[in-house]
Amino acid sequence: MNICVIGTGYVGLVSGVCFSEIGNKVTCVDIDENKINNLKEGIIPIYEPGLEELVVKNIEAKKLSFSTDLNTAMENAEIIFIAVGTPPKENGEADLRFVEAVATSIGKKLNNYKVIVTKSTVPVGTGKWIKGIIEKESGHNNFDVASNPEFLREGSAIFDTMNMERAVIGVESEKAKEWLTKLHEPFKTNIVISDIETAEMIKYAANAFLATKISFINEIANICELVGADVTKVAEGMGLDNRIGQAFLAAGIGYGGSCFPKDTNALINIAEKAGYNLKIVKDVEDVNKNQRFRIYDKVKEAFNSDLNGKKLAVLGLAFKPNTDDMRAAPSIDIIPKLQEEGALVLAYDPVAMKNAHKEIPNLQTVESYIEAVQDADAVIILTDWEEFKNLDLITLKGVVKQPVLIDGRNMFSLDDMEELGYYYASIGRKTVKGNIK
Ligand SMILES: NC(=O)C1=CN([C@@H]2O[C@H](COP(=O)(O)OP(=O)(O)OC[C@H]3O[C@@H](n4cnc5c(N)ncnc54)[C@H](O)[C@@H]3O)[C@@H](O)[C@H]2O)C=CC1
Ligand SMILES: O=C(O)[C@H]1O[C@H](OP(=O)(O)OP(=O)(O)OC[C@H]2O[C@@H](n3ccc(=O)[nH]c3=O)[C@H](O)[C@@H]2O)[C@H](O)[C@@H](O)[C@@H]1O
Repeated sequence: MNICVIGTGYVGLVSGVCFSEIGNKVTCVDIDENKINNLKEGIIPIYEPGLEELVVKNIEAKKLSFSTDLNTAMENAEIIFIAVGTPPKENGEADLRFVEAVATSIGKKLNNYKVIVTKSTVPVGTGKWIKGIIEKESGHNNFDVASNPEFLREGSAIFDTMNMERAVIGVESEKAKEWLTKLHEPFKTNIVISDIETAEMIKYAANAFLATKISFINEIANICELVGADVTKVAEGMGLDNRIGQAFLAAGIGYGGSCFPKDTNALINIAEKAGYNLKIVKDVEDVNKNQRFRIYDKVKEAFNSDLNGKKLAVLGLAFKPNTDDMRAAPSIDIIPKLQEEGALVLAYDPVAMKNAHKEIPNLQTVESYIEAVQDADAVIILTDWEEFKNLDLITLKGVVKQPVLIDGRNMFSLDDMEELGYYYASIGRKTVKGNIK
């Protein structure tokens, strides 16, 4: 099929390249000229494992192209995907101005039947609203709108798309259902067909539920610390029950990223507008906001509240591993708090440092973890990168000033840390006291 994808962020780019990989002809459109020029050369604006190779392969196979010219890109397309950003407004509501601009542009040009699909995460009712805009601009209704929300995760976006567990297709016509089902057949996945409003709701409900699992286990972690239990074992014991499942029960410093914080707030706003008080999700957000500061409390506790002049090595800045995305990363809030206390923070992240400098004023970074930890009073882990999982703890102990490790991601075993003589504080587990001065 001929596909046009509008917006080349994570979602537009990954879904565009994956649609081309399964045999379609895809044009990805963006208003950012620089981005498009780079993409034409196979230069990828984000760090995402496997993406560059797949983009280059599909450009060479002439199945994938990039353009700033929506009119031409639309001309031969049967299906148009809208994949622009829907950032949060001040009150939590999703800002639909980019979606509105795209719908208006599509409407101005639309002259034959196409299916126009929203891939961006949008409030319930947006599909119908888009339909109204396009009808008004085009002066006809020879098109269908549909919803096909995206469930990929950053850092494993290609895998998640090529191996999707389900495709949700919200439609109001047989033709749109037929075309979108056909498009998804090569993914050999479960297909959930619904009306448009239901599809829009599925996306928010899924993200809010995953966020709930994280805040739930973080609250259990906080109780574990008070009563002397180990949250990693609690999560294992709970998660082996199929009805609960192991996934998303890793306690830590809470969720960040461009979606969970934004989408939970947007859902609260959708509920409010509908006259409903969404109590659970409000608390999920509240718990998450506080959870990141527990790491700050643990650093202070290690030094009897005196961080003045302490050299702290922060390992990991991105909101999760395998991405350079800094949106709503816990490090943005944690590092300035440590600096306010007079600590000298030296940070290292395998790929996110460039973006981190835009988000964290006065951030000092170094090019390797070993430079960061040299003579450090404490090492603080904020992102669970594989590189940190494989840290040689004996070498580390030899280069730091004192063996203090504060771990926001529960990466090491308490027994190992005890044996190596570290002071080791993590989340929802007992603190190994070691013998620091
Ligand atoms: N980032 C992620 O992992 C996921 C994001 N989503 C949702 O997908 C949507 C897109 O997210 P991202 O890809 O992260 O967004 P992004 O903000 O990184 O990228 C959006 C792109 O759209 C372009 N754009 C804006 N206005 C345009 C216009 N009028 N015409 C053409 N291009 C235009 C921008 O230049 C930018 O390149 C959001 O609604 C998000 O909630 C859903 C699942 C996963
Ligand atoms: O709508 C979206 O944008 C996407 O949001 C999330 O994907 P993403 O934000 O890329 O990353 P996740 O792997 O879900 O992690 C989100 C945050 O939760 C944290 N997390 C995750 C799992 C866990 O057990 N504990 C935990 O603290 C991570 O560290 C990270 O900060 C969802 O997992 C995707 O399905 C969805 O498509």
